[in-house]
Amino acid sequence: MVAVCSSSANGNGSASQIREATLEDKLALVKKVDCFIFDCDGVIWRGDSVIDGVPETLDWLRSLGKKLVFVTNNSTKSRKGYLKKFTDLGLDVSAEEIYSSSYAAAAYLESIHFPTDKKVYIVGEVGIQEELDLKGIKWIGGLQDKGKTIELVPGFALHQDGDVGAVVVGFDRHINYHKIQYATLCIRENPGCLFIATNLDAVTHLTDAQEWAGNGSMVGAIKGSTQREPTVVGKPAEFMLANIADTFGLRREQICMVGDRLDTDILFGKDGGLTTMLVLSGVTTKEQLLDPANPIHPDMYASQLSELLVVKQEVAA
Ligand SMILES: O=C(CO)[C@H](O)[C@H](O)COP(=O)(O)O
Repeated sequence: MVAVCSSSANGNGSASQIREATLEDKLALVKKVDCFIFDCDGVIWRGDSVIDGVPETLDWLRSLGKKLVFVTNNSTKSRKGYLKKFTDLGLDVSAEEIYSSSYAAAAYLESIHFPTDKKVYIVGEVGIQEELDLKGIKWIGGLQDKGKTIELVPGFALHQDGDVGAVVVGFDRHINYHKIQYATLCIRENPGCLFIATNLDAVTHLTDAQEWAGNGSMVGAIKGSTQREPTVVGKPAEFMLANIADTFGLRREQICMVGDRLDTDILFGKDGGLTTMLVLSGVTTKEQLLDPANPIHPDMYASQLSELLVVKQEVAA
């Protein structure tokens, strides 16, 4: 089942306006849209398993000449790391089609002409390290500070590098008190030091048994100690969308954002003026979507991406 929401473009309509789509709605979507931006976790895969029908749907959309872009807020891998994941999962995707929040952090620093004599302190994993390396941006921290402990003996102080001009905080499965203190010192004491978050996701599916604390918890730790708000570069921030639209020469009305998360994927699309489709194969349940308290309404929703294949079957019949 696919449903279409008749709410206003900014998604503020009431939940009662969400209705099931007609076949015409689905045909119109595929006809109108030249580019599909797909969120990854919950749309393309769950953990390390491809979601049912995804390869066939991607192949069919490609055969129609649609541009496909894959966007993830998960910064633990670089685009190269994701390319390997796509390939290992048997999905034919090229490096240029992948946008990760690790890349967004590096692209953002490049866009503001981050000084070459400054360095970045990373709270995060190898994805951010690799993307900064590709842009020639110096960094410290990251996996280098994995396992570091602090001994709070009298007189002990941690000293930060005065050349750190930005702290980038991404999802970090090895976060520790050393990293939190180091990042805090850089932001509080290095004049002009930037505070950049790859994303603010509250929770994420690291196992299929429960939801796990997301990067919002890592960013929250640094926000708490610095009393500063970060610049967010991943979804729902506009930065990645502008980059994608520019790179591929696309107008926003030609693009459909497909995601499983209301406050990142769908908000990203709504704020950016894209058509939006929520799939229920990830973190959002139908009850959450239809809850009258939910203010973020996609233009349509489907149980999973492969529901679009009904259009292919209809055209072939
Ligand atoms: O990094 C995360 C943890 O905070 C994200 O929640 C998560 O992995 C999001 O991925 P996607 O954008 O592909 O759904």
